[in-house]
Amino acid sequence: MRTAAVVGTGLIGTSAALALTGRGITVYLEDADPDAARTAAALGAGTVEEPEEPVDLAIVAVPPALVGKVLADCQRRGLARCYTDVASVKSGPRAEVAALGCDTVHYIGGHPMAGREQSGPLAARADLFEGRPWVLTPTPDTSTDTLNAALELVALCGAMPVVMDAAAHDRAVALVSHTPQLLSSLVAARLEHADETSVRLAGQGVRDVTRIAASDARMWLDILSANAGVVADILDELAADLSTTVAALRSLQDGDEAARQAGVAGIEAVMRRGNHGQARIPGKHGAPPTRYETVVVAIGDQPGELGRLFGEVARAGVNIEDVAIDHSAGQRVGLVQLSVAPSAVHELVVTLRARGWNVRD
Ligand SMILES: NC(=O)c1ccc[n+]([C@@H]2O[C@H](COP(=O)([O-])OP(=O)(O)OC[C@H]3O[C@@H](n4cnc5c(N)ncnc54)[C@H](O)[C@@H]3O)[C@@H](O)[C@H]2O)c1
Ligand SMILES: O=C(O)C(=O)C[C@]1(C(=O)O)C=C[C@@H](O)C=C1
Repeated sequence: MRTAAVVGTGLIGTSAALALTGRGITVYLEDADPDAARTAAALGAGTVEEPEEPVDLAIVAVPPALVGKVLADCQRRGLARCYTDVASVKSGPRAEVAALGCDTVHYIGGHPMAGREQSGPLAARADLFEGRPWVLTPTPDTSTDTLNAALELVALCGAMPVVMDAAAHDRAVALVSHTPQLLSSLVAARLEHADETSVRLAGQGVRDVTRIAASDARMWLDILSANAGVVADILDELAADLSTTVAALRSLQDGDEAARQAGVAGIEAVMRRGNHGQARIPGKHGAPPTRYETVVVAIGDQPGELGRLFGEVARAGVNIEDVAIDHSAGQRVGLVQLSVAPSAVHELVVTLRARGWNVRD
């Protein structure tokens, strides 16, 4: 691939464009909002000029309900030789594409399983898709050239291709993406009117569970509208689990020992099932789930501290698998939580302390 176009330069479009320009591809950017395209260009994601000839691949990165309409328009203009999209649901856009009479030989559905709770080009990251699954949903119509162009896009973005049928994709993401989004929103919604004293105590647990509750409501309405039945079925099952859990909690308070033991068994079962489910989530690059340990470092709230800490960790030869930063209420320090391989913890703690860092026990 030498040239690509990104239509819709929000979070996902700009992240893909940054990854492609980083690999030497010439990327043409367009968006219904010219400011979004100009911002993406200013970030180094490509150019807002129009291509003089059809590009090798156009990536349609607009909300799911607009994929068909935007694809039809791009194909009418002859923007590219092959086309893909990145929408979070696949059956709805596919039906729309067919209904609008689009060229389905040179179009393949796609969905990178990576994102953020923020929208727009300023939230984009070139490495957003690194090591993540990227679903492609070819049909019998799809040409080999189109499938290959999409596979090249996935590889250039550092992601792992997963070829699936659109309906199977939608059932899978109902479980691993759409239901978690709603549950995160529901847990966060409990905080809406909670008293300030309770909310101020928020630690990492509630932050982990509610991060995606900050996601864009309109985009999610679009996604959930296209997968409502399957998600509702999963929530029905969850509602039954919740009823059982509530009953177990009530039993824990029962004066009768047999009832209390039933409550204990019920809660243990919930926790055990959760442990088993969580342990099945793959690590980066589809590797078996990896357990990381957290090293907590207190840093001063001043420019450059984080960069300095990351530099030290890199010099110690340790890979940071994940990072979270917590600001202690009313203090001018931040607590940086570095997730690292268990085998690296001891050496890292010793090295950082020796270099004057405040590593928490
Ligand atoms: N946000 C995520 O975590 C995530 C992850 C994977 C896939 N997706 C999918 O990626 C797509 C884009 O999501 P996003 O998070 O980047 O949203 P976003 O809001 O950041 O960006 C969408 C962009 O599309 C533009 N747009 C809207 N209508 C357009 C049109 N007719 N022509 C050209 N541009 C138009 C908007 O102006 C906006 O800049 C969606 O289909 C979404 O389902 C999102
Ligand atoms: O990490 C996030 O912020 C996401 O919401 C990403 C996430 C998900 O994993 O559910 C959300 C929707 C997309 O379709 C794909 C990825």
